[in-house]
Amino acid sequence: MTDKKVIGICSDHAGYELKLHVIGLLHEMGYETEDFGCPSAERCDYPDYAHPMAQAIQDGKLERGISICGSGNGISMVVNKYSKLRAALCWCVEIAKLARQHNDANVLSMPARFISQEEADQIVKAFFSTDFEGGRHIERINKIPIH
Ligand SMILES: O=C(CO)[C@H](O)[C@H](O)[C@H](O)COP(=O)(O)O
Repeated sequence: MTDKKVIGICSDHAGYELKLHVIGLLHEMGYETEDFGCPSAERCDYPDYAHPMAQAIQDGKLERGISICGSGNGISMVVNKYSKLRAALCWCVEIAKLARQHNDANVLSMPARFISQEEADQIVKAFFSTDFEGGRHIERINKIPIH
């Protein structure tokens, strides 16, 4: 059973500080968080933390997540290995809205080394307040997984 109010979150060392900031924002927004690591800013490997978060979403234990690394790419690559997950790399509000409206993204990925905390705040708020448009986009996202 999923709890829509609990957001999974993971990062590597490059995303660690932004992750802590985003956790604070999510709590202010009324969400609970499950932090899958990393546990400090010590250099680490993003797959070690992205896989457990992605598996929890794949298994239906959580509905949505956030993944953060330096560029946002490596950690997105891990998450997008899971058939039920659609991670979108978002660096501005418009892309975050489109990731929800057109792609029904269930994981927000952010590039910690390329956006400010203020930009991340706006991206997170946009992502979690924008609905999927459905319609023509449903068939497209259903064609994404390899069966
Ligand atoms: O995987 C990445 C690139 O897609 C992430 O940006 C990592 O955070 C980055 O590679 C970490 O780099 P570092 O030199 O080991 O700090």
